[in-house]
Amino acid sequence: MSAGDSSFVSKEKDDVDLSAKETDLSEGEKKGGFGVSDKQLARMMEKDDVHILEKLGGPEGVAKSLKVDPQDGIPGDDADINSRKEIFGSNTYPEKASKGFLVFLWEAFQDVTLFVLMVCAFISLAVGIATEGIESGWYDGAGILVSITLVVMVTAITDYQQSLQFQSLNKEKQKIYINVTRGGRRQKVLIFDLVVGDIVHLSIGDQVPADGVVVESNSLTVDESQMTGESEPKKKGPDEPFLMSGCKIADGGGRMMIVAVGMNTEWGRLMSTLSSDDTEETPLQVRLNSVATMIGKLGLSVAVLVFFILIGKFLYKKNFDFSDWSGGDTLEVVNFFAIAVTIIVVSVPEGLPLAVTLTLAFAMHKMMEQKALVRHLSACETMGSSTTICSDKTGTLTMNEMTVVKAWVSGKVHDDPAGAVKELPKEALEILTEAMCYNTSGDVYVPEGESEPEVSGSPTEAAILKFALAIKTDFKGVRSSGKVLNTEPFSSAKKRMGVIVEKNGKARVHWKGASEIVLGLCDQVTDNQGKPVKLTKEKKDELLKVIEDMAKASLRTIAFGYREVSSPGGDSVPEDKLICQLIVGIKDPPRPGVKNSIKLCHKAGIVVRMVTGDNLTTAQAISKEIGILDQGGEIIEGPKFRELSEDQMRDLVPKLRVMARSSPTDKNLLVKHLRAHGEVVAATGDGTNDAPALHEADIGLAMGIAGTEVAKESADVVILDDNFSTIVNVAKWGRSVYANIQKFVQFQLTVNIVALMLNFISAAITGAAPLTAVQLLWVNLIMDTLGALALATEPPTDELMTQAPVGRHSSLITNIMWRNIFGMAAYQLVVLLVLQFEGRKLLGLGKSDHDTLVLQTVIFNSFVLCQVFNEFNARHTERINIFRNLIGNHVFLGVIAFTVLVQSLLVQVGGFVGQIASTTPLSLKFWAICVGLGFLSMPIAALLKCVPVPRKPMFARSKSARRRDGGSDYHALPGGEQNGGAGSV
Ligand SMILES: Nc1ncnc2c1ncn2[C@@H]1O[C@H](COP(=O)(O)OP(=O)(O)OP(=O)(O)O)[C@@H](O)[C@H]1O
Ligand SMILES: [Ca+2]
Repeated sequence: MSAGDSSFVSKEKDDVDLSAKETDLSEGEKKGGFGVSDKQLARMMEKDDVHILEKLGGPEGVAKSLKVDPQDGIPGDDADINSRKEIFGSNTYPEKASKGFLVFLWEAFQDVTLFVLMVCAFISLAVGIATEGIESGWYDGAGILVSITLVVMVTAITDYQQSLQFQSLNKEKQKIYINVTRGGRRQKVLIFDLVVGDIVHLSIGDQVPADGVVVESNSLTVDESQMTGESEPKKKGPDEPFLMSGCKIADGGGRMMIVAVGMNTEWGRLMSTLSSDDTEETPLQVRLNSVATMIGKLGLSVAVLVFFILIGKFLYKKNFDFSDWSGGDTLEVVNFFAIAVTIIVVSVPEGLPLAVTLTLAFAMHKMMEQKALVRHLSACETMGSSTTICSDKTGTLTMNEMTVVKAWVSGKVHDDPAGAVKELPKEALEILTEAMCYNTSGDVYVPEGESEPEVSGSPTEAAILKFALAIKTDFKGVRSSGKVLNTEPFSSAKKRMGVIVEKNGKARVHWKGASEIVLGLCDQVTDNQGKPVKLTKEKKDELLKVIEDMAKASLRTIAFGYREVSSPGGDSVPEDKLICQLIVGIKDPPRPGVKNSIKLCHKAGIVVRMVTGDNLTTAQAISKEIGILDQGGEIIEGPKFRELSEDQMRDLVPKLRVMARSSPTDKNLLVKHLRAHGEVVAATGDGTNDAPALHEADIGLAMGIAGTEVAKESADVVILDDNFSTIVNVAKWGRSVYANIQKFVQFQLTVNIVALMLNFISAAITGAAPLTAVQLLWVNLIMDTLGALALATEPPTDELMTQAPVGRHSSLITNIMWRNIFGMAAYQLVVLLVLQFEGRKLLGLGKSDHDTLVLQTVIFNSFVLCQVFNEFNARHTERINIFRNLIGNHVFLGVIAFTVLVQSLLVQVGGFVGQIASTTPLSLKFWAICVGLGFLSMPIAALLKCVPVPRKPMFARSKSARRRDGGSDYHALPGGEQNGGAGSV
């Protein structure tokens, strides 16, 4: 921004006497040589009081007291920074205490079913000891208690670990870099490293990083709604100089001087009183919760039924005679009740939400390593179902490393732009360097000694400034030779920027921007001597051809126009009758790997659409280079797109691949229309005015390097390296989240169905439950917590990116999964029921108590081993080879090993473990039978996978039905379901 007039820090008023306040200064402040105390500054900010600022000598007085040069900033050496931190504090807030493990333990305890079970356990304990004596009466009750403790512990531990992981991610979210000038050099500094006195550059979309005073304002407008609730943005300048941290720059730009950091700021004080609880449920979780409730209700009905059947049979056996009611009878009834409650515990699939958080957290963690910061949990799963990506070009698909490689000047196109421009006559060259040095939002820092000058600013700006340096421009020298009267900053909507410069009494206006737009403002052009001549029709066509040719070579073109102005008054920068002097072609090569990523997307059925501010020809050339147009498709310019009728839009949008010369509102419009077509849309953005599009999209992706704070806050995912390939990676992880949940649901439902049916059928027929409460609780642990752990942390395979996206409306449980579930449940049920009713005969067991116990142990053992083998089957819903990538999956193998180990202990140890688990050690033969029955589930699952099923979901609405009630009156209006994710379950 300009260094001249709009800055109101003048050097004349340096002689403010501050000695009157010396008494307020602490030892440190005096020692550090500062003339003002942090308390005075804090009071000034708190009262929002301009008078205090005046008393301190205005911004310039405060700058002097804080030893700040308003242009060059603080000295910025280590000693200086440290002393500032020591005296005025650092820009950090104390962390809120996080929940401890005990809290999680307590929360895990608060579960109605567990509570009821606990009551059962105590009754059972009391009655058991009363009737059977202390020696053998405690087993049943204690068994249930041990199981409950185990369930609570495991739940608490996993929850606790989750919370630790999210904490570290949250910390990452807060890493924001701020533009400051220290020692005359512009640089980026982490927000936590800001110190009092720092001169911070602000532009639209930035967040005010600490409290401060405006030292330069170019229509600086601030949105203070977060602090004051005032929704109207406020202009900041000499009359309204205070900026509060946490606010956003709504418009314009400028510089501020930090006067309070961290806990001394208004924001810091506010933060310390707030406690945040950011438990959010993702759409998938919400849907799964409703499935969970459904299954839970089913379980409840089965439980009630089983309880009454058991009681009924029991009373029938006693002939409804209560006269000889014994303690043993009470124990029996309590036992029935415990079984009923256990059935409920088993059927409540509390592992579902756990599996979702586990897999999402795992994915989030891994994605962070791969340069994608997930801000909202739901983003992963939504990204997995996305059908299209609307991507920016610059920086995402291209490297964002721009260089001027061609130039049209003095009537010709040159391949050595610097050489050609250097040849210009002196006066023409002077005008050109003036244009390049003043009409820029970038900056040049020339270090002492031999080292190369450093250029800052947007890549386009940097390319032009580097070009200016290549023609030996003395940036500082040119900049100090004149005065800026007015500026018009660059905007994506207008695609140009302008400035009025006064030098030696003469004022000139300079414009630079998208070349055909700037050319449209010109009526003259310089000839080969650098002299202005009329821009005839032929000349103009010739220039348009020049632009077209550069664009065909994938170059971004920028034109420079100027003219002299006589009366530079008023608010605007005149933009007509310009003289076109220079057109540069800027090269920005595609990112390596982008072409492959786009190919991958195409294979995965994701359509990539490019939205760019560049012109049609440049956009087309680049999109061909990277393969976006490989499958054909339309290309259109933003201004034309805006004007289309609804009908035309409907026809065009599905085919549209590239939009050129777009403004952020065009992107928003495109996203809306794509969503109206039922697409799940991912959209990228970096600018503040991309925020609406990021919100509108099912998943908004903000650029971590080029993006503004506003864009990042509106986004679901921040792509830290701005790279398109990272976006594709997010999609892959998103798919794996979805796939993992599906695997778990399949596993869980199978166990659930078998357990419920088995208990129900046997109770109805024999009046006894084949699995005891303790056994059921162990099964519950296997299928919920352990199952979630084993299946939710499977990393993505490349195979995921060869299938079509799941889209918005397909159901979570596919036909393929139903086939697997029902097939496997049928096998297991048959095995277990045959054992239950024909087991004695088949296994050659007698009627003795011991033989009954052996049979029950065999049933229990077979049941658990079936689940163990089926856990392998669940690793893939379609692929027959379920062992792929098995070795690398330590969590899965660990869970299996743990399950098998505990199960063998439960069966083999005997003694009181046997008592608790109602088991007896089995012979080798019986073990072989159990393992064999379990193992058989593997070939059976493989066979099942060969049974063809219709791909279209049985339970989801058909596409035509959807179109009938939603699609016919096509609107691209807001209000559609947000984050639609993946439709009904
Ligand atoms: N700093 C600048 N000064 C003048 N003109 C510029 C500047 N930056 C870009 N332009 C012009 O504006 C056009 C694109 O601007 P815009 O900001 O809309 O796109 P972008 O965001 O940079 O690119 P993309 O949309 O591809 O990511 C460019 O083609 C260029 O001609
Ligand atoms: Ca359960």
